[in-house]
Formats: sequence, C-alpha cells, structure tokens
Amino acid sequence: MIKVGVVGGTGYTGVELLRLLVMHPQVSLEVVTSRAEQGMPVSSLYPNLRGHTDLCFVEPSLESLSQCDLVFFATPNGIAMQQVPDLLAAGVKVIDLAADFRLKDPAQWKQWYGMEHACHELLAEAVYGLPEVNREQIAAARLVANPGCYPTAVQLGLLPLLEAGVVDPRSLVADTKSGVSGAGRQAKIDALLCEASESFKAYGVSGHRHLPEIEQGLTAISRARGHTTAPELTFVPHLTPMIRGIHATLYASLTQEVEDLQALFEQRYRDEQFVDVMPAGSLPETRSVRGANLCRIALYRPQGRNRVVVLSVIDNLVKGAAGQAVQNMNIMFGLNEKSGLDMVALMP
Ligand SMILES: NC(=O)C1=CN([C@@H]2O[C@H](COP(=O)(O)OP(=O)(O)OC[C@H]3O[C@@H](n4cnc5c(N)ncnc54)[C@H](OP(=O)(O)O)[C@@H]3O)[C@@H](O)[C@H]2O)C=CC1
Ligand SMILES: CC(=O)N[C@@H](CCC(=O)OP(=O)(O)O)C(=O)O
Repeated sequence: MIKVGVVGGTGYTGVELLRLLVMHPQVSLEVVTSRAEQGMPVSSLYPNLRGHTDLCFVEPSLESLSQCDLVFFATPNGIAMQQVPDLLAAGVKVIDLAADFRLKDPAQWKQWYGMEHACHELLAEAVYGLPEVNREQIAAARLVANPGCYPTAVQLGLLPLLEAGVVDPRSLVADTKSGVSGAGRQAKIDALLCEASESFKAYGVSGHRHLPEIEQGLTAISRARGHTTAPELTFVPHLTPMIRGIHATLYASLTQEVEDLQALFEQRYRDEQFVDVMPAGSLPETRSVRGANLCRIALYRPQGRNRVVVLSVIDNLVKGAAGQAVQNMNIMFGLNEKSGLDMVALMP
C-alpha cells in the first residue's frame, strides 16, 4: 500500500482527491491537513466520506507528512514551493496540484503569479504531469507539477495537430468555459449564487496565468517533433453557471491538406485510456465526463474550409486536477494507470 498525505484537504480539489483516494485499492490515506479545521473529523466536513475514513484534519507538519510515500498539495499557488524541498530530502515524492512547479522560467513565474519563486533549483527537475505527453518522465519523477484545468483541456485538444505539423502554430484560438468550482472553495464575490447563476461572462481576456503554461506545453510538444515556430495562442476563459466542467472550443488553420483528421486523432490517442476521440459528428458534453477522469474530444472542419474546430471537455476537478493527480501517482508507483480511476461519469 502507498502511504499518502493530502495538504489542503478542505478545498474542492482536496475533497475530490479524498473521494478518489479512499476508493483506491493500493492507497492508505494517512494524513489530511487543514489549519482551519484541525481536530475535526474529515467526514464531518464532507459527509460523502462517512464510512470511508476515520481521519481527522491535522495541521501540516514535516513530522507527519514525512511518514508518507507521497504527498499531494491541493493548496493555493505559492504554498507547496515552501515545503517541497524538505519533503524531497526526507525521501517523500510530491504531486503539486497548484502551479508552483509548472512554469520552467522563474521570471515568468514572478510575472504571472506576483511572487519570487522559493526554490528555483527544483524547476528543472519537476516533471509536467500530462501523462499523454510525459509518461516516461513521470514514471521516474520525485516531483510532478499537475497541469491546470484549462491547460489540460486545451493541450489535449491541440496536440495531435501540432505534433503532425499540419496547422499554423500562430493561428491557435482557445475559447474556453469553466464551471464555478474552478475558482475553489474560498468565498469570492464572483462565485456567489446571485453573481454566477443566470449569467455568463468572459474574464482574463487580456491575459490569464494559464496562457504561459499552455504555450510552454505546446512549444515543447512542437519542438519534440522538430517544428521550429513557437505556438501562439489567443486564450479566452469564461465563467459558466454550472458547478463542474470545462468546455474548450479550439480553432486552428490548416497549412496542408489532411486526408483524415479523425484518423489522425484516433491514431494519436489509440492507446490512451483517459482520452476519448468521439465518432465524427459528436458533440461532447461536460456532463458526459462529470466525476470521471476523462477528456472527450470531437473534430470538425466546417464547410470543408481550412479551419479545424476541436471540441474538448473535461471535469475540471477530475481530469483537470485530482483525477489526473491520481493518474500521475499510478504512473510514479508503477501501478495500473487505471487503478482507482475506472469510473463512469454521472448522468444526468
Ligand atoms: N478548482 C479547480 O478546478 C482546480 C484547482 N487547481 C489548483 O489546486 C489548488 C487547490 O485548489 P482548490 O481546491 O480549488 O482550493 P481551495 O481554495 O478550495 O482550497 C485550498 C486548501 O488549501 C489549504 N491551505 C490554504 N493555505 C494553506 C497554507 N498556507 N498551508 C497549508 N494549507 C493551506 C486550505 O485549508 P486551510 O486553510 O484550512 O489549511 C484548503 O484546504 C490551487 O492551487 C488551484 O489553483 C488546479 C486545477 C483545477
Ligand atoms: C473558474 C475559475 O476561476 N477557474 C480558475 C482556474 C482553475 C485553476 O485552479 O487553475 P490553477 O491550478 O492554475 O490555479 C481561474 O481562472 O483562475
């Protein structure tokens, strides 16, 4: 059994991790932290976990966390980077669900996250945890930077096109919509029922912190196939009145005739258990992935013109956060990648 700790067990990604970890056949959940709720039974805050764990929240401490084989950080940005060096030194592996280790350039981190990075020296070592791209490196990693929710939906939707080099890398557009749980459990005016329901709006239009993460990932994907032009993306997120889900509508201009786009995607994801290329003509819905670690994709080429439209949906809390983190854990510990993740989405 893998002994696991969760720092930040009261947040939405934290409780989603707990839901997945208590059902995982090879995991023993040892430590769940919350400073605000320390001493309280986890199942009294989250009654869905009654009967599945007797743990109480504890304060995060090196002493308790260093007893674990693996620690997940489900904390706000800028917290994990203060504690990861000590945990790695104690022989503990780490998966960070926040952005602390996603960007390779510390100057870019400071620009987008507004603080100095606390451990530059670990940025090169950290592996970006998108298994469909970096599976081998994840298997050997001590420290995995779990991707953001929008970056997961966007990169999985665009990567077959960029790898094949069939689109203009400067023509990329991502029009994305997220449910409100993407904003976390903290009280925020924009997430109030009266603000978010019966309404729909864009945000972060002039620059969202997921833009550099997505461009960094797409550039790495392109470069690995020898393409030299760095991808440029116009990325516009929207807040939509639902709890879970991300829907990304992605656009790219073809630079050459592609005989069978559908076959290109099906071939790329043939061996991927958590990416479903749907039959031609499908319309992926966010509810078709709710609660499941899955990205569903459909492709269009409207009117046969040279513009591809890719529709990509995930559950932001699962394939966009906690599920992907468990997938990464399975890879790091040599388990079946589907272990603990073989669930069907909730409908309706
Ligand atoms: N929501 C989503 O869809 C996604 C979120 N993420 C990322 O995952 C991370 C967690 O997000 P989310 O669950 O939404 O966040 P929440 O704001 O809902 O929860 C944050 C958690 O972190 C704990 N925490 C806060 N400050 C500290 C600290 N200084 N030391 C230790 N623990 C702390 C809190 O508990 P307490 O204060 O009691 O200790 C709480 O349990 C964020 O970085 C977010 O960007 C990534 C992908 C998707
Ligand atoms: C709807 C909503 O507010 N979504 C969040 C993104 C989700 C997320 O948590 O991403 P990180 O892990 O990179 O912080 C946002 O736009 O800030």
